[in-house]
Amino acid sequence: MKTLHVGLDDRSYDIHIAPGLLSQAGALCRAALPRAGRLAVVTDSHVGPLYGETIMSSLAGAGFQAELVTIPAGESSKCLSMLGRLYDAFTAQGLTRSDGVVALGGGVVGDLAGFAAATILRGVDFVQIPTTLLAQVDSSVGGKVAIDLPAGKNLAGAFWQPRLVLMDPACLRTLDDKTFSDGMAEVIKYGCIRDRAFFDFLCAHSSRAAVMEHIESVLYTCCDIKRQVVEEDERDTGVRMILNFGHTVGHAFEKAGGYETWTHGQAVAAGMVAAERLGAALGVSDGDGFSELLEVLSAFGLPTHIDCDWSAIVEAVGLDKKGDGEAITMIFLSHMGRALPMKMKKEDVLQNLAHVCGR
Ligand SMILES: NC(=O)c1ccc[n+]([C@@H]2O[C@H](COP(=O)([O-])OP(=O)(O)OC[C@H]3O[C@@H](n4cnc5c(N)ncnc54)[C@H](O)[C@@H]3O)[C@@H](O)[C@H]2O)c1
Ligand SMILES: O=C(O)C(=O)C[C@@H](O)[C@H](O)[C@H](O)COP(=O)(O)O
Ligand SMILES: [Zn+2]
Repeated sequence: MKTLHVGLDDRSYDIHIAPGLLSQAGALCRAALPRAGRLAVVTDSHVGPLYGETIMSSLAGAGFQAELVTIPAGESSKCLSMLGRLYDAFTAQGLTRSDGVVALGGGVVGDLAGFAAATILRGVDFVQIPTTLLAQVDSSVGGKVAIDLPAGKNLAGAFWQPRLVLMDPACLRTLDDKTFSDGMAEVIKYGCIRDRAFFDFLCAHSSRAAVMEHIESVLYTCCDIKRQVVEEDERDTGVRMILNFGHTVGHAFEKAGGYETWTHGQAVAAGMVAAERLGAALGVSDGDGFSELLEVLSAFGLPTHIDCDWSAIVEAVGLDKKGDGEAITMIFLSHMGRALPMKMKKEDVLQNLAHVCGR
C-alpha cells in the first residue's frame, strides 16, 4: 500500500492507494473515525451496484451502522435539490455530530456529499472513496466541495477536508473509456503546471493500457503534487490557483453546454489549450510543449477546441472565482511544467480570449 500524508494541522489526513482496498474500508474508517457509530454512504446509480455491497459489508464488520444513499449518476446531481435530499436522508438516519459521511463514487458524488457533510449539523466527519480516475487524482484530495448553481460552476461550496481518502485502482477497470479520459485531462494538467518529466512520461505512455501499467505511481505523483500545493495554500488565495489551469475557460464551456454537453475533463482539456493560446498571444507563454499537449490530449480522445457561443464564454469567464470586480487571475504556463499565475484586467482577458480562441 502507498500512503501519502496531507499535513494541515488538525485537518490532516492520509491518502491510501492499493488494489483491493475497498474490502478494508471498515477497518481503515474505524481507525480514522473512532467515535462514529453511524455512517451515511453516498453513492450514485452506477457505482452503488458495482461497489456498494463490498463497502457496506466491510463497514458493518467494523461495527458501523451504515446506510447507503443513492443519487442519479451525472453532473446534474451536483445541485441544490439533491443537496436537500441528502440532508433529508442524513436526518432520517439520525446522524449526529460524532457520525460521518462517506462518498463512494466520482467527483460528482465527492463534491456533493462533501458539501453536505460540511454543512449538516454545521459539519460532520467525511471520508472519500473515489472510484473514477478524476476523483482519485484530483477531487478527493484538498477539501474543495461544492454544488453548481444556475449562475455557474461550483458557485456554492466550502473547504472541508476529508478525514481519510481510500483509493482502489482496481475500481478503474469498470470505467468506460470516455470517463477514463476525463481523468487524464487532470493528470496531464499536473504535468503541465508542475512536472515536465511527468508530462514527458505521459506523452510516451499515451494510451489507457500504458497508463494502467503504471497506475499506482501515476496516482501517487498526482496526489503528491496536489498535496504539496494544498499544504502551502489550503484556502486558494495564492499558489493553489495553479490547480485551476484550464478551468477558467473550461468551466465556461461546461456552463455553456448546460453541464451536459461537455464533461469536466473534456472542458478542462479544451480550456488548457485555450489558456496556452491566450498566453502565447500575450507573450507570457513560450509555446514550449504546446504541440505535445495537443497530441497527448488527442491521443486520449480529449477535445482541443470547443465550438460554442463565445459571448456566453466571455460572460461566464467574467464570473470566475479567481476574479474580483476589475481583475482576474489567469493561469498560464511560462513553459511546459511551470505554471504562471497572472493578475489581469478582466476586459483584457475577455477581449483577447474572444480574439484568440473564438471562431
Ligand atoms: N473538488 C475538486 O477538487 C474537484 C476536482 C476536479 C473535479 N471536480 C468535479 O468532479 C466532477 C467530475 O468528476 P468525475 O469525472 O468523476 O464524474 P462523475 O462523478 O460524474 O463520474 C463519471 C461517471 O462515471 C461513473 N463511475 C464512477 N466510478 C465508476 C466506476 N468505478 N466504474 C464505472 N463507472 C463509474 C459515474 O456513475 C458517472 O456516470 C465535476 O463536477 C468536477 O467539477 C472537483
Ligand atoms: O483543488 C483545486 O484547487 C482545483 O482547482 C482542482 C480543480 O481540478 C477542480 O475542478 C476544482 O473543483 C475547481 O474549483 P473551482 O473553485 O475553480 O470551482
Ligand atoms: Zn478540475
